[in-house]
Amino acid sequence: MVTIALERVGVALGRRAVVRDVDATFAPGTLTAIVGPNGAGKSTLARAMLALVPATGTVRIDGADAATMPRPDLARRIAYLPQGQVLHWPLTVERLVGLGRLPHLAPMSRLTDADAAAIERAMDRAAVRTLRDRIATELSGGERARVLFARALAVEAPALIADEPLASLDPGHQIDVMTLLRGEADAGGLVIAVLHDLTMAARYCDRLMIVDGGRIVADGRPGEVLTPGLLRAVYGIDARVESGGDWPTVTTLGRVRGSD
Ligand SMILES: Nc1ncnc2c1ncn2[C@@H]1O[C@H](COP(=O)(O)OP(=O)(O)OP(=O)(O)O)[C@@H](O)[C@H]1O
Repeated sequence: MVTIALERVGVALGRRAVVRDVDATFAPGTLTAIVGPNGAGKSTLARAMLALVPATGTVRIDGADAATMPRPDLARRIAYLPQGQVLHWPLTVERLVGLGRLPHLAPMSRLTDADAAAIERAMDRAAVRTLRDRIATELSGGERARVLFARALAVEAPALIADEPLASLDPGHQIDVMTLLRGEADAGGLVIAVLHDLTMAARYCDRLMIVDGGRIVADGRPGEVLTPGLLRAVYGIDARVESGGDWPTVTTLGRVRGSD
């Protein structure tokens, strides 16, 4: 199990403050959606948690400062699915998923039977076993997304940060991925997903963190956070939020005049 705590975290890229003054704690056994408009700073916030961008303030992973943690230690604790990754090498799916085991390997050592078992589990869970011998660069966008998801699962880390894991996926595979993320959290994992689909976020996540202009502007249970007023302020949309069912559903009605 792992806990991530952010203390006054800020990130500047170029001259722009992209993440500002973020305080937040993420506990084991929770699935948090980070949502917000394009350019709000969601991916940058995720990257700051992984010490992949220079940040002010402190990110603590189980109390230790992420900035000074050896990279393999951090990579074993938090698996990361980056947004929109481009594949350059014509590796088979099985080998690509196997790269998820790198944080566990000593330099120049080979995969063990335990690594091979973890790779099989990950391919199974991301439903890519049938693609195992295919060349990853020759896959469709959705197939590739599932393979990259499998690579992140192969780490078998106690925490997972997934940046837009539903991008390119058809509705069935979107449900599969969200069910899997929910399952990881229910099994004690700390799971954070950057999402754009508010209804999917509300359906599966315990917590919705809304980021706008680099700040957290709302944070709580989906039913508390998702209000037409907030959606208007943050996204510039008119939306209907229905909360009579098992989870809140959001229907976008239109653009608020004057928003971009
Ligand atoms: N290397 C960079 N240099 C300067 N600005 C950058 C850099 N990378 C990102 N930005 C800017 O930082 C802001 C936040 O980007 P980020 O990718 O975190 O947003 P996001 O909320 O994940 O957006 P999206 O929903 O579009 O993926 C954007 O305005 C982006 O243009």
